[in-house]
Amino acid sequence: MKYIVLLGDGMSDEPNDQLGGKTPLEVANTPNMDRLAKAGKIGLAATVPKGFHPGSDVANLSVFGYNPADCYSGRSPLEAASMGVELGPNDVAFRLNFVWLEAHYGKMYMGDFSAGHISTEEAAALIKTLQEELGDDEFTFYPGVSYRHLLVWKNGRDQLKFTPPHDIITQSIEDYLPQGEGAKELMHLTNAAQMVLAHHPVNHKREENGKVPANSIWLWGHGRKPQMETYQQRFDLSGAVISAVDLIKGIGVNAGLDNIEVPGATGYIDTNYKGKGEYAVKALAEKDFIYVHVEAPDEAAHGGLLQEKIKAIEDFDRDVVGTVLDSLEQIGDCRILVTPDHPTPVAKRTHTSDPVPFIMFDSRTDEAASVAGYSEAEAKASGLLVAGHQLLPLLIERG
Ligand SMILES: O=C(O)[C@@H](CO)OP(=O)(O)O
Repeated sequence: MKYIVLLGDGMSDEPNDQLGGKTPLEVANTPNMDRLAKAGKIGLAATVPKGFHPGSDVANLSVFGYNPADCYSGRSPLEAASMGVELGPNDVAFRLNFVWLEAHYGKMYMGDFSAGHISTEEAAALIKTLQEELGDDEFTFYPGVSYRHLLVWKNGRDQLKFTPPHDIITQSIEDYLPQGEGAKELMHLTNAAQMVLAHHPVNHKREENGKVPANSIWLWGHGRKPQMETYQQRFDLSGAVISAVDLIKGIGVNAGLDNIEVPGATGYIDTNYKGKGEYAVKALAEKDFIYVHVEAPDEAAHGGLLQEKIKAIEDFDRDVVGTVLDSLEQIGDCRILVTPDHPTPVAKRTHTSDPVPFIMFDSRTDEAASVAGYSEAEAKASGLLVAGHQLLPLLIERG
């Protein structure tokens, strides 16, 4: 038996006025997910437990079968594991976004939480310079994917409060600066980084080409090394993860799963959907479990890009879900979970904590469910609501 998770990050949404009150999921052409919804079971999953901030860290931990209340110690420590950065007991890891801050009449606004989706190569050059100019035995900068990077503070403080930059798009930053013990040091480091970035050739070139510069860093998602059981320990299961972003790969590392790199996987709307589907099918020849994560719908929604989100959902359905469904004979008996991690409503341009619509499909049965297809409304009408961390045990039929 094979177990498959196919996850569209931020895929669910809310009724949208521009769609006549429908959601992107309802409007998108999704024949494969609709087929699974009819042949399987659909329901709602609460992937963001009460008291947690809605983010892909907490929500994907839930879908992986971990109760965040038991093991969550921050986002960046998970990403550090993917980057091969070993955190010591006194280290605090911080997510470092390259952002574009826009000045208006003496105030600074969050112009773009991704610095125009800066390329991984450009960002690596900026991180290298920041490390050369500002790195020392206290602070170390590590490069990641596109705008997503890592700062480690040796013997750092962690009683701090941050705001994720994608939660304050277009807003003035003055009410969202770091608070708590150590905030002063981090603001000093941020200001020093702004001085370095202002003179960096990568930013000069970006501006010459009409692109926004990465004119600041934005620190958030901090924490210390997590203690997590591996999948072998929890479920006696080995497997692999396919994702472009360090957060999901880092959860995979902590779970003792293999990470499969797919060429052209970008963590954005231009990712290699088909490659992710094909590599997943190939991996199932030897692995019993595969977790496939696609970032694209989330990024489109953060950009406020309604049609791009609909297209990302359709690409996910055709090239990831469809590729797996077209290979069912090759895969053999399997159970498939299709779900978002959290909603990212385009109208809000950030995450919410609302439960997400999931499909649980078993290739051995056909529920012939009387549903019109896969949507938030059909999942709600099912009357089934589970805690997010119960999805995986349900998928592998372990209670
Ligand atoms: O990587 C990030 O910074 C965020 C942006 O929203 O992505 P996700 O929501 O998937 O964590």
